[in-house]
Order: sequence, then C-alpha cells, then structure tokens
Amino acid sequence: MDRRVVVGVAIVDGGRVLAALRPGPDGGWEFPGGKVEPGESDEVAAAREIEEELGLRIIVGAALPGEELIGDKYVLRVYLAEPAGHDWLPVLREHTEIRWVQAADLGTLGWLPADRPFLATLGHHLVADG
Ligand SMILES: Nc1nc2c([nH]c(=O)n2[C@H]2C[C@H](O)[C@@H](COP(=O)(O)OP(=O)(O)OP(=O)(O)O)O2)c(=O)[nH]1
Repeated sequence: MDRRVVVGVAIVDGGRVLAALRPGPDGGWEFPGGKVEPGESDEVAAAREIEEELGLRIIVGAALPGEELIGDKYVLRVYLAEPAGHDWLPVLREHTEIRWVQAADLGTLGWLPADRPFLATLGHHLVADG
C-alpha cells in the first residue's frame, strides 16, 4: 500500500518560521499540518490544516526538497508558506505551544525525527527571507 502523505507547513514571516509543540509521549516540535485526504492536493491540505489547527490563513509556496518516512505508513513533505495577512490571533487547537524561530535557533528545539533533515535547507531560506 502506498504511504499516505503528511504535509508539514513551514510558515515563514520576517525570517522566522512557526514551530509548534505536539504534546504526548510521541510529541515534539514540528511543522503544523497533517494528513492529506484522498483526492486532495498537498497544497489544499496544507491550507486546510493550518486554518483548522491554528485559525491562520496562509499562502502555500514550494515544497522543500526531499521526503522523510514516518513509521511504515506515512511520508512527510514540508511546504513553505506565508501568512495571508497580519491580523492573526493565535488559537492552538492541537498544540501546546508555538514559537517563531530564527535560523540560528532552529537547532535548539527538540524536533520530531522526520523533521530534522529539512532544517538545514529551511535555515538558508530563513536567512534569505530575513
Ligand atoms: N503535522 C505534522 N505531523 C508530523 C510532522 N512530523 C512528523 O513526524 N509528523 C507525524 C506526527 C503524526 O504521527 C503524523 C501527522 O498526524 P496528524 O495528527 O497531524 O494528522 P491529522 O491532523 O490529519 O490528524 P487525524 O485527522 O489523522 O487525527 O505525522 C510534522 O512536521 N507535522
């Protein structure tokens, strides 16, 4: 069976990315997002999940290179995005904490294992964006 895609959304604003803390024993810092539904594009899933989880409207951009396996059922892709506006009042429906993180601090968070390979490329992008 094909692996289902999980989209992680790297929401970038002013040289920082939004990291979110997933609670629980398998928790850790991650890119907010979730599973792509059958028939849904990655980009539509990304926008839907971010609206659902954080109440934030975003503009979805390019995927970072690569895919990472999560267990034996899922594969993680990470998409760049930016907030559609600057009037966001954060609501946390699935996460216990969020942080805007600059490139130099990316390595200090306890990221989920599948997210770590994306951090170097993301860091370059944040420096260019800042
Ligand atoms: N959203 C997200 N999930 C990640 C990342 N890295 C990583 O290993 N995961 C894992 C954690 C979860 O096991 C899985 C995503 O599941 P999820 O619970 O966010 O998916 P969902 O919102 O569609 O939830 P559900 O409808 O299935 O309950 O992928 C990441 O950066 N973002």
